[in-house]
Amino acid sequence: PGWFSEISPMWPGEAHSLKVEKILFQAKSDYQNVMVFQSSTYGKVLVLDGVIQLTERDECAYQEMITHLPLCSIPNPKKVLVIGGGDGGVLREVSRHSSVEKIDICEIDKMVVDVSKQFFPDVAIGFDDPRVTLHIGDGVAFLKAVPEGTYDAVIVDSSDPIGPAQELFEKPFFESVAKALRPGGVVCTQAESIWLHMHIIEDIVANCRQIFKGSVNYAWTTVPTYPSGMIGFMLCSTEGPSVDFKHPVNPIDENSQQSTRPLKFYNSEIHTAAFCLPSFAKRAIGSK
Ligand SMILES: NCCCN[C@H]1CC[C@H](NCCCN)CC1
Repeated sequence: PGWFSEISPMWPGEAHSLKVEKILFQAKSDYQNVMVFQSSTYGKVLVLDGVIQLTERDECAYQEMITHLPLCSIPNPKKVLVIGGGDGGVLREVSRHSSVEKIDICEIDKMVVDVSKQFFPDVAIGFDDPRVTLHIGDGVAFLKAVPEGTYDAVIVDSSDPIGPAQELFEKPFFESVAKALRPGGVVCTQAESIWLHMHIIEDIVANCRQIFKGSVNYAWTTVPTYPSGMIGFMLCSTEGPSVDFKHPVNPIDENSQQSTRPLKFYNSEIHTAAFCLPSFAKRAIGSK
C-alpha cells in the first residue's frame, strides 16, 4: 500500500499518482522494467520503465480510438499491421472489423505479451483472434522487410520516445510505413500530448506532411491516467484514393460486433470531434 507516482523527465514538474493496493509483478525484460500493480480505483495497471501504459479502467479510451479512427476512415480494411501494442488491446479492437482478413503485430518485448496474458485477460483477448500473427522483434526491421503496398492500415501503438520506442518517432520509420501501405492506405500513431510535447508533435507533423501525400491530421482523446489527461494520434494517408479522416465511411455500430463486449468509448460523433483542436494547437499543427 502506498502511492505510485509517474515521475519522468518527459513531463518535468508534474506526476500523476495512483493509490497502490498490491504490487502483482515486477521484472526486468531485455528492454525495460515491467511492473503490474493493483490500484485502488483504476483496476490493474501496467507500467514500463516507470511510465503508465494502461489501466483496466481507462484503457478503452486509448485502444478504441487509436484503432477505430483509422479503420473507420477507409472502406473494407483487409490487411492491418500493429507495431507495438504487445498488451493486445489494439488487436481486440481491430478484430471488431469483420472486413479484416489478416492482422500482423510486431512487438519488441515478449514479456509485455506474457504479462498482459497473465494479468490483463480482457486486454490480451486480442491475441485469441485466428487472424492474428504475432512477430516478436523490432518494428523498424519488420517494416523494412515488408513488401511495398502490403497493408491497408498500420497502427503504431508505441510507448514514448525515450526507450525502446525512440526510433518509432523518427523520419526513416515513417518512410518505411508509407512504403508498406497501399495507395490510400492509412497509418495511426501514438502522438503524445499537445500540453506536454508540442515541439515533438510539430516535428512529427512536418515529417508526415513530407512523407504522406494524402491527408495528415492530428486527433486526440482523454485518458485520465496519462500525463496531462490526454493523448494524441497522427492520422496519415498515402497518395491515392482520398481519405477524409474526419468523417467515418466505415462506421462501427457501438452495439454490434462482439455484442458481449460493446464499445465503451468510441462512436461516430466522438470520431469527428477528436479532430477538433484548441486554438494554440491549431496554430502550431492545424491542417491548412
Ligand atoms: N496499448 C497501450 C500502450 C500505451 N501507449 C503509450 C504508453 C505511454 C503513454 N505515455 C503518455 C506520455 C504523455 N503523452 C502514451 C501511450
